[in-house]
Amino acid sequence: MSFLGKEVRMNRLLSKRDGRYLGITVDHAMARGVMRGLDTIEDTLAKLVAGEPDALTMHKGLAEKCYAKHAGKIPLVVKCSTFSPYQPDLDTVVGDVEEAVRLGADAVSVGCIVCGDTQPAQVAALGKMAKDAASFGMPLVAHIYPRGNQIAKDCYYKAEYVMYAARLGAELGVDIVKTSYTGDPESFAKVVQACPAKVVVAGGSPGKDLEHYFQMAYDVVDAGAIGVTFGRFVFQYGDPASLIKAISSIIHGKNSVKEALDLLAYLENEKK
Ligand SMILES: O=C(CO)COP(=O)(O)O
Ligand SMILES: N[C@@H](CC=O)C(=O)O
Repeated sequence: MSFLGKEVRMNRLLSKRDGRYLGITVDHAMARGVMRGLDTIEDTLAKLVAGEPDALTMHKGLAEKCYAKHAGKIPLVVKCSTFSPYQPDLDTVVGDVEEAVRLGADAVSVGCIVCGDTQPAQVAALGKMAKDAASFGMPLVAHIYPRGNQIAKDCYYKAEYVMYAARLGAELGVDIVKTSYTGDPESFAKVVQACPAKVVVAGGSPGKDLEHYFQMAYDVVDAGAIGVTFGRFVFQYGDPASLIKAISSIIHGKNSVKEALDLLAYLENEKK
């Protein structure tokens, strides 16, 4: 079997040629509700595209209805599963690789909540998606978090559980594992070391100051991850395009947190 297709798509996702990645997701509506920023999706997508992230993740219907005008500008990751506000520990498969191919996707992504009673079904679905993705030469991203009902909430960010979640993805053939940040680069370096797949982190709840997210971006790259996949705090920010450029300066430009904050202030000022 030729693996050229996967290499071509991976090169589009990692197009800056430094092996690093800044993804933005707008896959939250079915999982968490139609929150601010997603209720004005056309406008939000235009602003996100203007920031030139390495990829945008969304479900198939959104891609079909709202992404055509941006087609080919920013790589598309088609999210093929979702959890729901009513059952947040179960990601259900709602799309497949063939549909993603038809949409021109550069990767598919699947969620998988581990450490609970719903793990076996989700692991089986992820294993099947890995097989399908491989047969189409499609990179597979998995959003894997230890948030199941068999562990206490204070375990969700502990290195031991995050390591388990990340490793599970790698064992199943995932190319890019997206998981939770453990909170410090030393423990996260152990997660990365134990995971023979590329690793990125999610932003998590919005509402923290920008320095928190910038420091996270800086620290995870320092810990050996390839970057971040941020959602809510970016698309709910007043000027998402400038914010993406500032985060990109950390991921791709090796800027410090202070330099990135200064860049953001400069870019926002320019628009006044
Ligand atoms: O990738 C994500 C959701 O798919 C990350 O989103 P948040 O930054 O909102 O946690
Ligand atoms: N992928 C998201 C789903 C929606 O919120 C997440 O990981 O939380």
